[in-house]
Amino acid sequence: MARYIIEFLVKTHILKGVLNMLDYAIEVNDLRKEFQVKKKNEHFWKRKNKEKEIFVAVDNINFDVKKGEIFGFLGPNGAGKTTTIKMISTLLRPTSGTILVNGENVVENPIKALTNIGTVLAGERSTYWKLTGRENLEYFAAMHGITGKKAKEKTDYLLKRLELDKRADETVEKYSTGMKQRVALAKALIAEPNILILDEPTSGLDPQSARNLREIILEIKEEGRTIFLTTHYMEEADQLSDRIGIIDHGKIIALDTPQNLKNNLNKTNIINLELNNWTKDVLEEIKTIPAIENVTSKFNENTQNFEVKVHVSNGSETISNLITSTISSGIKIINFRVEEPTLEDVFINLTGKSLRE
Ligand SMILES: Nc1ncnc2c1ncn2[C@@H]1O[C@H](COP(=O)(O)OP(=O)(O)OP(=O)(O)O)[C@@H](O)[C@H]1O
Repeated sequence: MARYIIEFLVKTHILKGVLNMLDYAIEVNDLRKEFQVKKKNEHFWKRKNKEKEIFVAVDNINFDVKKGEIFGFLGPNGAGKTTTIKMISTLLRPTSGTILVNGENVVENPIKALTNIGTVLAGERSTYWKLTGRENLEYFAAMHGITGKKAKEKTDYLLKRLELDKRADETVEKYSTGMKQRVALAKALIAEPNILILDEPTSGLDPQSARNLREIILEIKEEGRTIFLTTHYMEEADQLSDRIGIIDHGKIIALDTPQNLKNNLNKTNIINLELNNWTKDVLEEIKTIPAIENVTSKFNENTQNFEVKVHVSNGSETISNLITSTISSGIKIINFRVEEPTLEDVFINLTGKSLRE
């Protein structure tokens, strides 16, 4: 009998669904978000008043977030990170596709799905600035049905934990950006969600506050919570994430552990040149050298030199061609080094551009 039941569950994919539920905190299948935007004509005066076109912000993406992991969602401005987060946290309705949170479909059962999630959106004024940090937490505790002694205990614990206790009775408007970010995090944690969604949590913070917040994020993971984190800081994604999905123009272009993403670039040498000059002609010439994959450059205001990064796929012969070509163009090489690939290099290799271009 038991055998028949198991066969039935396997055949109907029910078992697979149940097993996925045990493994995955978030499952995103074929997720798409289209926005209607004003039509971009070459000449705006030719545009008829109500002409609209479809802009695809999230283009049929698929990924799973495992329970207990930090999943970094990395991409440049406008790549589709916030749109994805808003769909996962039920703030935006997908155009198509499905999102399951702990096995619950967020469109069909938003309330059930939301009991598992705490969200902190980027730059969001999610707390009341005229209330104190303590009052904010007590208020949001009450919203989740947590009152009395339990609310006080939780509030005290989170204020201390997020180093807000010394200024807990001051209004939030007087807090620094880092403190405001920590109150928003405390608010998201008050109902003890098992999934925390953080949109650009360290954006706008000074390096010390950003470091402190990253440590807190790692502690929250240690408690067994799942964290879905968007960022456009490569080092942050590298340092915090168990796995990283890289999104560009609404599409996932890579998904793996940070180490595997970098290892996949192993055959590529990353050459850093510091040059006293850099011209478009030299760039074009260098690009014609076989096995040169990508060239990016920036001007360093401090040194008044150009920093040129070249991805080379087959080592020494190409490197000597690169040096010869540069020198014969009358450019002086001030510094030369070969680097280990970083996530930034992974991104350049995949897209041909640097993340902040
Ligand atoms: N309501 C909307 N209507 C039209 N276009 C939108 C809307 N919301 C977002 N977009 C567009 O969708 C694209 C993705 O936006 P999204 O905010 O998801 O990017 P992001 O990766 O979070 O970028 P950032 O790091 O700058 O926050 C952008 O081009 C954005 O302009």
